[in-house]
Amino acid sequence: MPHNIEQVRAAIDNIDAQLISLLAERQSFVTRAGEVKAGQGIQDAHDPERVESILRARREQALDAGLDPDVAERIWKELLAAFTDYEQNAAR
Ligand SMILES: C=C(O[C@@H]1C=C(C(=O)O)C=C[C@H]1O)C(=O)O
Repeated sequence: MPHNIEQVRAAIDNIDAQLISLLAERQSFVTRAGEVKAGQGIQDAHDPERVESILRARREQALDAGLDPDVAERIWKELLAAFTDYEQNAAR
């Protein structure tokens, strides 16, 4: 484990860089979801049932991984709201 704050922050910055790459990849699939929905004549990007199912699953996955499930739920609520808005604006 790192001993000083600079080392701790460098570790956090490194993890954030990995998260950014993964979120960029996730965004490309969100864009594709919007295209597929538009192709099926679905105008509304928001899918509340899918959102609820993701939130339940991420809480379980967080517990298994040692991540506080309340932290995970807050992050994913915001993430899903942001990506749903992104999908709505990008694909239509
Ligand atoms: C990507 C989708 O569209 C929206 C965005 C979601 C996401 O970012 O995971 C989930 C549900 C939808 O509100 C989808 O329906 O799968």
